[in-house]
Amino acid sequence: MAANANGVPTPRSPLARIQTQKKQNGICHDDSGKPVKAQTIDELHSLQKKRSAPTTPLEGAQGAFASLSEEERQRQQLQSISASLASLTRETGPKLVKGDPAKTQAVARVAHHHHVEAPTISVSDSSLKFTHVLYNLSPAELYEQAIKYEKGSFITATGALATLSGAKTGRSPRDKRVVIDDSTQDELWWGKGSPNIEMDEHTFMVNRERAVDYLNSLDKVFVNDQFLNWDPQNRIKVRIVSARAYHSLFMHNMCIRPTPEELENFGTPDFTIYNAGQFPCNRYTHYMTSSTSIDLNLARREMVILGTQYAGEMKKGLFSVMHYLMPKRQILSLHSGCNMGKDGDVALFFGLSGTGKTTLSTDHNRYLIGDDEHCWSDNGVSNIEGGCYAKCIGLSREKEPDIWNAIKFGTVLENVVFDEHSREVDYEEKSVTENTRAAYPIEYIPNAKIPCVGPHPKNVILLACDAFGVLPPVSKLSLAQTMYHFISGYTALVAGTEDGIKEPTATFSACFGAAFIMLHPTKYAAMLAEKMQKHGATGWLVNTGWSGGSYGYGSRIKLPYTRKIIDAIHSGSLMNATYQKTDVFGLEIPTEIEGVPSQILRPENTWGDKKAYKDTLLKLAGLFKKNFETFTNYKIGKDNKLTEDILAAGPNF
Ligand SMILES: Nc1ncnc2c1ncn2[C@@H]1O[C@H](COP(=O)(O)OP(=O)(O)O)[C@@H](O)[C@H]1O
Ligand SMILES: C=C(OP(=O)(O)O)C(=O)O
Ligand SMILES: [Ca+2]
Ligand SMILES: [Mn+2]
Repeated sequence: MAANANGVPTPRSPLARIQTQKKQNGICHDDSGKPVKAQTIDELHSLQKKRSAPTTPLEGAQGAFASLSEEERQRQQLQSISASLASLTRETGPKLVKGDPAKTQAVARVAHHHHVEAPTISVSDSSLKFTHVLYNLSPAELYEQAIKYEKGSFITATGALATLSGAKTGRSPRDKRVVIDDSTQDELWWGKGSPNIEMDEHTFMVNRERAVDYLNSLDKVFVNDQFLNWDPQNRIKVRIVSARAYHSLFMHNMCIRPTPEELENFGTPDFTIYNAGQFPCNRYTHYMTSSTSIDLNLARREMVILGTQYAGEMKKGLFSVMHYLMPKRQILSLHSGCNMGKDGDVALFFGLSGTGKTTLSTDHNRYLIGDDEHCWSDNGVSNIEGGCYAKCIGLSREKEPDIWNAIKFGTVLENVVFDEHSREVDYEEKSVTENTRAAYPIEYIPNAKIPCVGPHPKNVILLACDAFGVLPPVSKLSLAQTMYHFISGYTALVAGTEDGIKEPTATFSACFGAAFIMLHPTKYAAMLAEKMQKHGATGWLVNTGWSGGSYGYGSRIKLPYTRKIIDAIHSGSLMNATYQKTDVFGLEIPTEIEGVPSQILRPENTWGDKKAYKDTLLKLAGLFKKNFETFTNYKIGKDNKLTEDILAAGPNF
């Protein structure tokens, strides 16, 4: 202890205060900026976020809700969601609160739900609890929800949200059911080959109640109010109620995003999805053959999802709805990609999963209209969606730069594997599934055409990934051949990822989308023929599959070659090429294309074993013939001539 001159210990005096105010030239700088306005930490944090649309009203907004107070508008919106979530047998609708339950302390806005005079037996505990609604959250908010509450959600090195879709990593077409009633019985395509497996109205209601009860049992649900179809005259309002931020972000990306003003005027949706994917269906329920059920009720304009979290089920479910609604308006719905050249020439890319719709429609030299779902009306083409859903397996920056660069903040990356530390994605890795996917808003592609509409198509490209290796890389089709191949909807993929698979399997899927069409295939085919004829479109068959032998012997046609072929179609140079006709399929093949080795244009040139080639060709032709048998009794279009021509346009041997 210090002592004074007299040796008496003195208590330690406090150190002199350091002066920070006066000193101008000292080494110790103080922050000379204005102090923060906040008095407390909480207040400081509250300054971080300023209130924004869509939860605040637009100043001076016009339209139906413009005269409403913000309070009233919010009340109506909650009431609409409450009606969506209402149990049909008990209370009229759950008590809804807007916002994250983790954040809302005081109950801010509660839906005023009118209890109808009902016997007490209809009252349940669920009517006493609150369900928080996370309404049209932004990608940033959805990231936070996913990362906090959903296991398996991570931010990758490029900022995408990596998620796991659970046990199901692809669609479940055998579990898709459609309600059969007096009108759908006659209107829809039922029976052999049809994707529409029937269920009755009552069973639908059982599953609907199951999904709604599940959703209402949660603390919070996500609600997306969005649009389908960029054609303003044929736009559909959709509402998606889901339990996961992953699903909400997926649909945010895949459907058309409303502006804040459009959202204020949204009103009642035209179609609603209840996605209770985490919760299974009850297998004691009539019609249920597994714990997964995807149920479509056209009369009620509703879809219920139980027992699968694969997000593609929602987008393709809505596509089915469009395949029902659009033809009623003389509009053709198309399972195709679509892009447009600088001169306004539009091309459609039809094809089954994995044949190249997304890859080939995403072309740095052309405007992207969409990668998967379109409409062709009297005004031209329009994309149904607001985003793309690209396969990621084997993705490379150099071969597919635009898709690569789209995998950034906001993009949902499903079922990919990444380095636990660097979070770099390994796009070769198939350990979760081969069907790894990226879902991103279409404007993430630099040359997207917004709004996603275009004039009538000039070229209709049918993509087939022929793992038999006998179809030419490209052939020019007559109208009858185009219809024959459109109705056939052929592709052959290798059966799986395991080695030892020698035989590719042929798949025939009418209109290149049998899983989604609702009417008989000839209805769509007749519309396509009529539109192609009227607008002078040319059909092409492009094999993006094997060359030089079947799977196991040959190899997949190099993507740069397929791109050169597609370039020659777009530029018009292939129209003027010299053609040779093949036997059996009677396909017209060009002898030369710039940038493509000529010998690969004729498949038989690339096969070492000519007999094996011929045998394989005849085998495939036989499969085509057998598949087409079911269509031979149908008339396509107005005159018999086209029907006869189509039948004659198949393989002859
Ligand atoms: N010659 C080729 N043409 C098109 N795609 C090819 C070719 N060779 C390999 N591929 C790969 O095949 C896949 C095609 O998938 P994708 O474009 O997503 O199909 P779709 O959109 O029709 O389901 C992509 O992973 C692409 O990289
Ligand atoms: C999302 C899908 O589409 P595609 O594979 O055609 O891109 C699908 O079929 O589930
Ligand atoms: Ca598709
Ligand atoms: Mn695709």
